[in-house]
Amino acid sequence: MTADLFRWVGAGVAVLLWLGLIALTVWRVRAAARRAAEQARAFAEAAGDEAVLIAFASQTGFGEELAWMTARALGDGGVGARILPFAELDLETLKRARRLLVVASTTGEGDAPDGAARFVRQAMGTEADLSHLSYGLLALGDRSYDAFCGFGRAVGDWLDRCGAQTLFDRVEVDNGDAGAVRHWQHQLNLITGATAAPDWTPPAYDRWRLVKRTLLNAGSPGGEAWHLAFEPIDHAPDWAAGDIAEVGLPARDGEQPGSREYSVASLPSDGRLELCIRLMTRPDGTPGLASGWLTQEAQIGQEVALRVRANRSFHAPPPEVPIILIGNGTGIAGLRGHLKARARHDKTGGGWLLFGERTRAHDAFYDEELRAWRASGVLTRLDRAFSRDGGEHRYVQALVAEHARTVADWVDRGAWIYVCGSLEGMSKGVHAALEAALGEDRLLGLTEAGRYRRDVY
Ligand SMILES: Cc1cc2nc3c(=O)[nH]c(=O)nc-3n(C[C@H](O)[C@H](O)[C@H](O)COP(=O)(O)O)c2cc1C
Repeated sequence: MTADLFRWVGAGVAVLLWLGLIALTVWRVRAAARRAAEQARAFAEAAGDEAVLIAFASQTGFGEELAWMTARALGDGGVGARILPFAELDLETLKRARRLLVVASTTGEGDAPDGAARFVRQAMGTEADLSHLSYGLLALGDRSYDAFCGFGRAVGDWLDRCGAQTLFDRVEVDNGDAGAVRHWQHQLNLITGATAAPDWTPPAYDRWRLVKRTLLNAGSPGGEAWHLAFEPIDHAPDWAAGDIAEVGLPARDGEQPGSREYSVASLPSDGRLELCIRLMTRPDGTPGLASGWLTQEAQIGQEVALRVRANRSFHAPPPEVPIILIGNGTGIAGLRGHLKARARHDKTGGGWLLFGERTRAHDAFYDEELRAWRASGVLTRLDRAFSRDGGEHRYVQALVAEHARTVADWVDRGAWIYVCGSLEGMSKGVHAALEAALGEDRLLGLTEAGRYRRDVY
């Protein structure tokens, strides 16, 4: 009897502690949202109804950065601006606005960024009367994809169908093209009456030094995967797990080949910025421009131009939230940053890594580290699928399918899901497996609530 009583009291205390933890988490997330809203309101100061509404949909942070630069350019030119992510945009807000600037990136195969999922479903499924609204559109994309600027164009077409007027022709940016971005700045100048535009591009790179490079998968049947480490030269960088590094490539034959983006695999407290890069080969067998230079040509000790871009849509939840990390190949980079961040807390809500690669013998990237995290409890679960270890080819999505019930349990307990790695080979399969495990509506609900986040390429 007494033992029973103790058990009941113990269970009661555990439940109360758990509820307290959830309340604290919700409070923290709301506090962060409040801070962002306050920052946004600062831009709308004294703007009144004439404020230009800037709405952005960004998957990996470039569009978000341009949206904030747009807000600053308008503010500097004396025009009030209010900035909103698509996740917080609705028809009522559009009906009240008179001037709208949209910055819309495309992801997947012509798809909307995850944060815009609710707007697409709720608003773009209807045809509202927006004939009072004038808008300008900056669509970000990449011509190497079939549906170039697919989402930006869909937003523009929808606004046209709703009767909105265009302030100027759509500006479409191919792979960060500086000329198109300058054209957008020029259009902003016409709104503010300013004559000069500060140079937004090319990005101001910081100076880093390549200090270490190790092959992660010697003997693998797959392409070489390299771990690279860089130290800052004359600056004290700051970034968060989930952020992206833009590496400026050296000029070749007088041509500037631009930059390449990689998920950052370390934290500022490591003192180094670490990347995990696959050596790509072109159809003729020669090494890819950026990956070839970084993994083969650049010398240890050499200076490299690099800057870190905030990728808010892949930032971590508070540590007490359980986290499911899913990825393949060099996608381990973006997930490793999150695990390192969690390892800095005494207590977390638990973490589960599902990872896929080719062979256990050669491709168990960061194996020692992962095992140590599993032993210390940073990882509560670790499941890996190796597709070339004989038998049927099993990829990471098969792990999701196999553990569908447990995935659903974790989500019931409040887990957030993070996916990092290849779009084609992995994220579509993982998405389908998650849909099967949780149901289409539930997964959409998680996307809209920011609990399903992707950094895929
Ligand atoms: C996984 C992935 C899928 C993409 N799909 C498309 C696409 O279908 N059409 C397109 O024009 N651009 C596509 N892009 C290019 C992005 O739109 C472009 O890089 C953009 O600058 C990203 O902006 P963001 O950082 O605001 O998300 C894709 C990029 C990634 C990483």
